[in-house]
Amino acid sequence: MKKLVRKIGLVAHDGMKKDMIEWVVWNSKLLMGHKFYCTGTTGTLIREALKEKHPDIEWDITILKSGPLGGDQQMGSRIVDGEIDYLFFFTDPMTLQPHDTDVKALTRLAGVENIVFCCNRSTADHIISSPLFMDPDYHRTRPDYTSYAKRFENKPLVSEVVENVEKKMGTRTLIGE
Ligand SMILES: O=C(CO)COP(=O)(O)O
Repeated sequence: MKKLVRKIGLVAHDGMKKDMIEWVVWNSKLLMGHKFYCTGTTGTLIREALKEKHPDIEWDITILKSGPLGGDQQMGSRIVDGEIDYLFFFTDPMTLQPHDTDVKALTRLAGVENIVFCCNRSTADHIISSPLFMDPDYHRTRPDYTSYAKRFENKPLVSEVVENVEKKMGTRTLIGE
């Protein structure tokens, strides 16, 4: 039988890192064998905790840059490249983040790609204990944005603009003439 490997993003704001480590250690048996992408500090702490809990297990963890230093954006880029199917992002609801725009961008892209994602621990508990998490036949639906990407095809926008520019240039007196 084919081994089920889920591609999972793990991120936690500083105020939630303890929660994230606890959650990962608590669920470490369920998480075994899957592939992980983490922002820098979260990932380093998780790797350390998993090594301590299961010294003989090799974990597949890709550690990106720290969130505020571009890690959230790297995670978003992995999502749109189809490399991440689940995102467990423990956000701190009580602390303003200097990289708030990056956080928003990351959660938005999770929605764009219809990945399974949550921003708090109790939802993470429900996702990880869902039968679908372990069901090899469950794959999220990937939205088809082809028509959006092609929305300017077969429209005369470019030729109209070029023609207009040419007309305007034809009537303009150039400096020095
Ligand atoms: O800030 C973060 C997510 O927005 C997390 O980044 P770190 O894991 O590097 O602390």
